[in-house]
Amino acid sequence: PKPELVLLDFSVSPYGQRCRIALAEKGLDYEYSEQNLLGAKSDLLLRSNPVHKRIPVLLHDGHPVCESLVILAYLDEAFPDAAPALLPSDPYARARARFWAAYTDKVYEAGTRLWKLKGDARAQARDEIVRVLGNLDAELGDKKFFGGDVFGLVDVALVPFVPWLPSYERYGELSVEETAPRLPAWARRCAERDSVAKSLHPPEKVDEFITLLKKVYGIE
Ligand SMILES: N[C@@H](CCC(=O)N[C@@H](CSO)C(=O)NCC(=O)O)C(=O)O
Repeated sequence: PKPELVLLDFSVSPYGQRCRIALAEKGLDYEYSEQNLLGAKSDLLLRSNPVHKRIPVLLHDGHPVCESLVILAYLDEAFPDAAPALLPSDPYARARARFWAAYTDKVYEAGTRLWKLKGDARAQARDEIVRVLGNLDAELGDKKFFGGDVFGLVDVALVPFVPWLPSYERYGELSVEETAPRLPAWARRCAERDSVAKSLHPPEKVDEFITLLKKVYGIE
């Protein structure tokens, strides 16, 4: 029979890894479908996400759900019996989790500008990623996870960007240890979870991918 869940994804994508971590945490079976993003995109991807033409896309009984953070919230709602819930039950706590989960995108957006741009533009990207990491470090504080004692939405949203940080440190001449001293221990706690350990790629592989992208974009 056709699988109930299909994930259109791209192995090294941190956004796709968010979905893989959530599906693994919830013990949900799904068909993984690696997409070609560097060449011609599949009809299935173009049909499933005609607006952004991007992965990840979750197909639930053929119905496409687009945008990684939307997929994470959808999994909570569509599979309420598949514990653990990523979002807390209290409305105000949910609102704060959504705020910080959306904020984590800035790590990748500013980090990408670090290796894509030069000179003053790179310096501005460095200032932004230092500010963003500092804000995330402050939000985490002395908690075990962003949600407190439980591994939740913000943790799932942020942890896929961890293997990209060593590259950002090099391109941005910055130190995560100095900028966000509590994030390394948090990242290690996350990496103890099988869902995270099996979804993330090592920093070396991420750095090789950045080098490949620079070639694709013609950036020396
Ligand atoms: N806000 C979205 C970002 C997805 C994305 O950038 N997907 C990339 C691969 S990962 O960098 C992608 O599909 N790029 C293909 C393209 O832009 O052509 C989300 O959270 O799902």
